[in-house]
Amino acid sequence: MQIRFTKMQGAGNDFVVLDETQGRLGLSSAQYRYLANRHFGVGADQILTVRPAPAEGVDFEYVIHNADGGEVEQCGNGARCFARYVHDKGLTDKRVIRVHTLAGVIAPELHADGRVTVDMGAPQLDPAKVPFIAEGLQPQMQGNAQKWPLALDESAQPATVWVAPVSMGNPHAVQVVEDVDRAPVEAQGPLIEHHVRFPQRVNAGFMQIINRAEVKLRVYERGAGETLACGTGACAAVVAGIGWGLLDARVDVHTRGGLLTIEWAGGAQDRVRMTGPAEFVFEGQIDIPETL
Ligand SMILES: N[C@H](CCC[C@H](N)C(=O)O)C(=O)O
Repeated sequence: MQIRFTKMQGAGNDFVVLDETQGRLGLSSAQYRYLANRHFGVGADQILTVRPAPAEGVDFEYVIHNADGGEVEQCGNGARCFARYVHDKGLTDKRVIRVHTLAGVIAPELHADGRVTVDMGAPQLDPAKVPFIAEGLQPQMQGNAQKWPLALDESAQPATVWVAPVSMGNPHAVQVVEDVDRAPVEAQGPLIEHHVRFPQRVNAGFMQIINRAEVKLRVYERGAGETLACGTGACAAVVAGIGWGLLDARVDVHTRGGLLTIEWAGGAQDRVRMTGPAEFVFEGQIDIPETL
């Protein structure tokens, strides 16, 4: 099956964008995985699909698949690229675009300087709704928020890490580390992603506090491994840091792929705003095997 695609990236988190506004491609999970494969396919952290609005009040539907082929609820860096794509490809002339996702409606706004701000909605802080299974655990309070002990017994160095479970529509487990460049991301990332207490698996964030308005962040993503940046991960990390009393309401998040700026007023109903880059890389077409 011959398909056309657009390669994009937001702070180094890279995407294959598919346009299904004229009809469905009907790809299987295995075919999404093939597209994302960096040796046999195009290569990407996620596959983003543009579909027509499924209902009144929104402009498009935004569908996200991880590199492992699984469909997920939300992708922040992808939302900025989605908005850049639909505007620059002439699918809309709006600069504030209402987009339906499995996690609800988000509203990316395209700025004249090329950056994009996305209203990512309010965080979900109830552990059970992340979802995180907290039974039998004793959390510690820090600031106005909790942190939960997560035993990583299968690790070569068994450890207990203290995490904030936060959902931005997709699940995150955020911990504070002294130095992100020395954090055990490769060792702990998979153990946290697949931890039994996260029944939907989870994105594992490792945050270093620089000051109350700056952090460094690495994220081992569910279904993709470590990426150069994770937009929802940056939102979740800042929400956790503000709850723990470590951060102010506007934070620059330094990721390995670039800078994201996150704003959150701190109330459970307050919406999180994320600002960052969205770039085209190349256009192409690829022949995907019908059966994989
Ligand atoms: N791996 C994530 C989806 C992509 C999120 C990330 N790329 C972002 O920018 O938010 C998950 O399984 O929930």
